[in-house]
Amino acid sequence: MGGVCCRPTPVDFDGDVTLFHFVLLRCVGKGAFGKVRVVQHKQTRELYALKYINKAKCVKMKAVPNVVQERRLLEEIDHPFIVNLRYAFQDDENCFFVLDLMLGGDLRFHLERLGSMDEEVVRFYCRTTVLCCAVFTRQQHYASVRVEPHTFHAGPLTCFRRDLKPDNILLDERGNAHLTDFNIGLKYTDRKLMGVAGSMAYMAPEILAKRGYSYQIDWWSLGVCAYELIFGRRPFRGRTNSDLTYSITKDPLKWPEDAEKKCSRPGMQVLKGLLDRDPSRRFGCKPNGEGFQELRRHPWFKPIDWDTLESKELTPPFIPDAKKANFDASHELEELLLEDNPLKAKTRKANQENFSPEMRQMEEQFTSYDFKKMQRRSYFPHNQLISTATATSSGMASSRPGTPANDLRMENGVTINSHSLDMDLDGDAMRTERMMMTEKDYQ
Ligand SMILES: Nc1ncnc2c1ncn2[C@@H]1O[C@H](COP(=O)(O)OP(=O)(O)OP(=O)(O)O)[C@@H](O)[C@H]1O
Repeated sequence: MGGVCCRPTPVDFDGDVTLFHFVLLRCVGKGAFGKVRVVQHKQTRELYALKYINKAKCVKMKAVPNVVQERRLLEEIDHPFIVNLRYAFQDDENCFFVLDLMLGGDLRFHLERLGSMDEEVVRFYCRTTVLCCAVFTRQQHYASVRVEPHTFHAGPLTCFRRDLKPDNILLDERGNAHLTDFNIGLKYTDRKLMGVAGSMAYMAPEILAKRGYSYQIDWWSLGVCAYELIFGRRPFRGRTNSDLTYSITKDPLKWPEDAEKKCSRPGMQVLKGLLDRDPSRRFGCKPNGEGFQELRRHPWFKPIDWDTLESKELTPPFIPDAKKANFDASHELEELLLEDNPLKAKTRKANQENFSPEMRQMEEQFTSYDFKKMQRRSYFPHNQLISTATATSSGMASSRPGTPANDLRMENGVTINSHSLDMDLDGDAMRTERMMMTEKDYQ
């Protein structure tokens, strides 16, 4: 009798993907929306990162459209430098994203430990990010994206991110950088957007000026990230939100005293070009792929074979320490000591009536995805897939955990991590504009 209760529940791997398909391992990250932990697929033995979001909390934070949007964008995108979606599903409590596992840690984690990074290392991450931004923005059509069997789109644009920051750039175990966190990412439209979203320190001046903005904001954020990684401090700072807004919109770009020791002249030229307040003049932003070509030709970026970069054949200049866990151990401790409702696979209740409209929306729109069984699809009419990769894996599996997002430590003041929506979830010309201000105090 005693043995019966301990017999593991048989798992139906032919049915829809559920949490029962995975062994839950350690907690490696935490963001505004959810927690991230390492999981292992019980059948394939592959390791992944599981990002899970509590549905009730999500409704309370008015974040249902963000989560649905993130899920849809992630299904659409499949790129060597993105943390790609492999499975999506939900149970009664949580929505789940199963993603490529990044074992090398995020750039915030490394920046906090190193203080700053060599220009050469930052240049490598910038190249990867430039390549991604070019693929996401209108220039994607012109980018030399040929890595098979990844999925790319024939449409003029997939999306832009709005939240490019070191916390959202993750390294794999070899040191290749990948972008993650699309919960305020947007599909591209020709109209200008107004919603204030993202982490304030990385926000382009046109967002804060509230006069409308477009994809050029990501190139500004890249400039802030690169500056911060090279010099160990951000170009624009402020003790309060209004000081920071003033600094971003008005302060002249200043260089640290030792700037020339840390960064070459061409490097400073690129930073200055990315941090141009005029989006039409900003480096990388010229339309029809011209901006991307301009960047590629710039002496700082030039001496590189971009195709080799794309196919990950270049040796990254910084290789994360494989002997150490590249994440903040406090996430695991917090989970063990403070979590009163630890994550557990549970069978869904049959009765799904009496849902609130938001819960119903999540139920209906956060649909299951299984990269082994389904073709990626676009939820946005103007994007057409030109090739599909149903069973691609970027081969990230490994037996070590990845890295959490560490709290951003600003030397002065407060920043915002706010989320707003400019999206069209059902393909109508609907525009939802909601803003959530999740203030975090940084020490
Ligand atoms: N695929 C992954 N592999 C390893 N670690 C990951 C992975 N995805 C996320 N993490 C870790 O978890 C942290 C939080 O993830 P993510 O940024 O996606 O969550 P979020 O709730 O959307 O965060 P945010 O507060 O930025 O909106 C990341 O900064 C990273 O350190």
